[in-house]
Amino acid sequence: MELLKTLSMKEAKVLTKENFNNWRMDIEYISLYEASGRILAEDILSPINVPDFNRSTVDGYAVKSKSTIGCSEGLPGFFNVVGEVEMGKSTSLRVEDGECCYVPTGGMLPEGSDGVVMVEYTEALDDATICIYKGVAPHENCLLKGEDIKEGEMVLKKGLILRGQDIGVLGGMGFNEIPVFKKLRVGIISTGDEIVGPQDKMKRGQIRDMNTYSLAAALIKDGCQVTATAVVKDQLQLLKTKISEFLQISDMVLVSGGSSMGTRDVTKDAINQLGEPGVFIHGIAVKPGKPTIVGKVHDKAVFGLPGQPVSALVVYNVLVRSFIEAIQGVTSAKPYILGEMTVNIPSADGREHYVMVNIKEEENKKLVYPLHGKSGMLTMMTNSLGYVIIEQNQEGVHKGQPVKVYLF
Ligand SMILES: Nc1nc2c(c(=O)[nH]1)N[C@H]1C(S)=C(S)[C@@H](COP(=O)(O)OP(=O)(O)OC[C@H]3O[C@@H](n4cnc5c(N)ncnc54)[C@H](O)[C@@H]3O)O[C@H]1N2
Ligand code: MOO
Repeated sequence: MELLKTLSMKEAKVLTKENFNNWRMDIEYISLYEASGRILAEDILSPINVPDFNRSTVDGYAVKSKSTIGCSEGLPGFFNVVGEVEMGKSTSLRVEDGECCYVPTGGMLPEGSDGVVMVEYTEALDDATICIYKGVAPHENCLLKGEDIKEGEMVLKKGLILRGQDIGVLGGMGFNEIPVFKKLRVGIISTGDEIVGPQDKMKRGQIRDMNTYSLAAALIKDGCQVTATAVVKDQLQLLKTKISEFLQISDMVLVSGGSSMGTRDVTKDAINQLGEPGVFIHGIAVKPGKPTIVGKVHDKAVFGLPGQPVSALVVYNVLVRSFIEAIQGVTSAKPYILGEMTVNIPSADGREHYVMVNIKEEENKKLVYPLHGKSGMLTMMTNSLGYVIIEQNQEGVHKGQPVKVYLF
């Protein structure tokens, strides 16, 4: 009797990473407009202070804050207006005690001033005099030189998946082009005599391909480039030829189906026969996804994902994505929501369980509802927001227990 030797998911992640320790990512320079979702390839230090000069954050009068102490509606202070700062221009104006200078929001503070009184708290008496009804504290209504970013400061770290705010900050520091990792090139093969594409006429006994599409979408979302896709029959030679062809143009190949122990499950043999060191994982103690295969052909990665559509995508989410992130040193945190499980979920077979769930907000609580179904039913995932992990050594989750929901 041949049984799969299963590793824990944690062990599988470590072993996969170890097998590709010398993986080198290529770098390219791209414009900020192309940077959303790309992974930063170098630490970014700021070449300048942001802002580069003291600025007002309101429309008002720049003053020496100490000269406004005690100003109130009952006892306003009288100030001479020495001039007006123009937006986007440097100023040579200077403010002394009892003097003020008009500054627009974002304008440069004149020498000597350290606070700005909002126009609402002032009244013009004539062209050269205002009264102030409310004093300001030092640095009130100002953004000081370098207060956002100091020159030389490390602002963004290598491995960050760039979001709008990160790209805006890069623009603010004067970057035009930035270094990111070149997109990983991934080929996708769906195996199975029964699999047909959307363009094919379906005969009885055949089923339509789901995995090619779900995996391609997941890869693209994770910043990879899908180099090629194919549906291949369950024949060793055909599969070997296709994997080998895809490896020529890819860094990695995902094969779905044929991962189990049936007579037509040829993925493991195909990988082993293509080159050293071949398959180094077959079987992970997870549900779904137990028959997962991970191999190395020369320096490239080949994953054999279980054919069941839920299993294939769950293993992608948990293992393949973690590998893709590990080789790129991704530092961005994974989003999850803390909620409360609404039912007991037993789990005692020594496997890590991934349970698809939904969240409903009731009485200020985030209630977590599991979805039940078989791993051949992909709508279980379309109807869920994310998944909960029940660890291998956990005997399940109790009703009322707080759980982390990892979002799709
Ligand atoms: N004797 C055993 N049988 C099975 C075991 C086992 O341990 N011992 N494990 C079961 C588990 S768990 C899974 S998961 C599947 C994995 O099987 P394979 O990776 O060999 O996948 P296939 O047999 O090729 O396909 C399984 C199922 O999924 C459908 N499929 C495959 N590809 C696609 C696709 N691209 N789009 C949509 N659906 C697809 C396929 O038609 C099958 O119904 O093995 C169990 N068996
Ligand atoms: O573990 Mo298989 O991957 O159910 O469905």
